[in-house]
Amino acid sequence: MLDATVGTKNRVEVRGGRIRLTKSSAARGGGWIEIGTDPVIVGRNAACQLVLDDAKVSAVHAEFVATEQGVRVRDLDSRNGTFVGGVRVGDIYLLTSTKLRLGETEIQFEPLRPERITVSAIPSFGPLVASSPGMRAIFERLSKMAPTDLTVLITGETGTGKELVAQALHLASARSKKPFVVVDCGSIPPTLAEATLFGHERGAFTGAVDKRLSPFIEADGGTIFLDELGELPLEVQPKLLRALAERRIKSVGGSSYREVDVRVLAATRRDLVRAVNGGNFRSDLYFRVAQIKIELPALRQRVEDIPVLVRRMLKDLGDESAYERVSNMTLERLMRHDWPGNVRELRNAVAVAFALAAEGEEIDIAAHLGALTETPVHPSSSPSIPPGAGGGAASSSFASMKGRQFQEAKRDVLARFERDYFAALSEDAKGNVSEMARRAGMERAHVRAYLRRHGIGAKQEQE
Ligand SMILES: Nc1ncnc2c1ncn2[C@@H]1O[C@H](COP(=O)(O)OP(=O)(O)OP(=O)(O)O)[C@@H](O)[C@H]1O
Repeated sequence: MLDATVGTKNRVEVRGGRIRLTKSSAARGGGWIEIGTDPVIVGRNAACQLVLDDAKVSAVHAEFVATEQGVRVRDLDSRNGTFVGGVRVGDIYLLTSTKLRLGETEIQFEPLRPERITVSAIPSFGPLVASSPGMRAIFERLSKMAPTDLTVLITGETGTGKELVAQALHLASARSKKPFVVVDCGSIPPTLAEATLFGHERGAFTGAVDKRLSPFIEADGGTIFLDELGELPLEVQPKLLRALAERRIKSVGGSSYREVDVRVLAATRRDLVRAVNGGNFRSDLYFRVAQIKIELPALRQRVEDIPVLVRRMLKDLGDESAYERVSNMTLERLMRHDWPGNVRELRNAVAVAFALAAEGEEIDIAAHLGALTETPVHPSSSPSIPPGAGGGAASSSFASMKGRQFQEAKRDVLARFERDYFAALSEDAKGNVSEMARRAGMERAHVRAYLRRHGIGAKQEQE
């Protein structure tokens, strides 16, 4: 079985290196800086690991990190670019001695002998499972940082498991008995950002009929998870920075500060460090939050995780032995898929295939790929079907299915059903995502993903 790969490789080879300013630039100081698996950022900002005093260099200019392929250098959308031998580069891997130019500064790169990093022999961390060396190296890092109070920024495409990583970190920490509170920064309207983060007193502003507690207070002693941090309105970013630095908050309309003891975890799908140069995210807040960075690879970059993930998902559905009904051919097809919705897409496909498979029959997960990751069908561009029509909407569209391939037609019906279901749900729950999640019996992250996919607006969460 393909599952046999699990647990066999406990070491990954990472190719690192070191950088320093060349002789002509060295007047501005600095010795060698080692490049390991924690990213090294070079730029003018004082919080960068290599600070360049060069007016032609951007605040955060380029990032260096050791990977299995060599040292990855990424230009962070700098104004004047990163050059190697006169060629402007965006994202490259260095394996040999190289001179780079950033602004008017020259940097020398030297590779180091490949370093072997031992990765967790256990292919799981709390609720997370994986067998790829990359993910298991992440589990190793997670287990080291779980007991600390360090702020962690988790990045990755949608559905890669950012929220699950945050939960796992909380559960493995000494704070696990205290609350884990999620704040969805993506659904905070700019005018209510401060009140949503720090709470408000009764009557603090029009519409503030009741006092509202800050999620920082709700999470006291535990962990606060700032989801979609990249969407946080710019105006409230300095206030969040202050709260994180001083560990105290003041509610809107309140007269005094209150100390809070929370660990902060954050996630974003956006390339936040790049957003800094674009002026959409404050550099000081970025460096404050990204004390540790965990970058979750897309599922297509770690397809060897698919068998263990499928097994775990069937176990979660209450029948781990059903894994025997998943053929090697199905697993191979899953491994060739592109996974735009990542692990969430896999979970949906497994759930649908498991529900539809007859007793004892093969569970054909590959037949349900893409069904729940359709390109958004915006209400304005689709036939006018009243929200809430649900199955009726699907059946009324059968006429247009004639002569089309079954899988393609089924995807369309499902996409319409999803859109109508969530439009009606949103209307009933007045756009409140938590309420929608309760009614639909789903996780909030899933509800949000469906709303985004179908272009249905959600209101700020009233928790
Ligand atoms: N390594 C894993 N092992 C088991 N389940 C996983 C793993 N990674 C993700 N999942 C599952 O995949 C789904 C999506 O995960 P999650 O909501 O954490 O993703 P996300 O990156 O926060 O997504 P988004 O950016 O859209 O909010 C969840 O059902 C989660 O339980």
